[in-house]
Amino acid sequence: MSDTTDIDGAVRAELTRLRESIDNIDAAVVHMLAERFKCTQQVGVLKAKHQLPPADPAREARQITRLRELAESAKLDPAFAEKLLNFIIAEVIRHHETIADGAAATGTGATGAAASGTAATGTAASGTAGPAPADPVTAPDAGRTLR
Ligand SMILES: C=C(O[C@@H]1C=C(C(=O)O)C=C[C@H]1O)C(=O)O
Repeated sequence: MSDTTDIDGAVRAELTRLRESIDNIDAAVVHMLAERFKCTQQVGVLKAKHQLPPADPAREARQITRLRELAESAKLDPAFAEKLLNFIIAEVIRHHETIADGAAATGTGATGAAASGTAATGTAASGTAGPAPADPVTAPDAGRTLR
């Protein structure tokens, strides 16, 4: 009997083990992002109520400096960490603009689903909550994308 079958089986088992961990990590990332968007959605409501601008570049600069340092110490490419944060922040700012537009249109400040802080992931109609994701190529803020 050749060893090939055994080796293939061992490789397959190792691949499966690693992929199970990857799947767990991906699930954790999704849950963490969902929690982050719940918070940022509430920030958007607060900003709309008090006529504060959707974006805060000074805050972003501090976050990027901090995240780059964390990435370095974790042996993650800091440039990748920065690109990822910029990508997420661009989406948050789009949400904030949508909330502010809604508040301006009604003249009542942020209300309804947006005010509940639960709409970060889609609309009632789409079942996916929140504004559709920006096209990373054509969006005006494409400089914030992963490219
Ligand atoms: C969430 C905020 O709004 C924007 C989004 C940020 C983020 O996603 O971390 C950071 C700064 C702002 O441009 C904020 O001002 O704190």
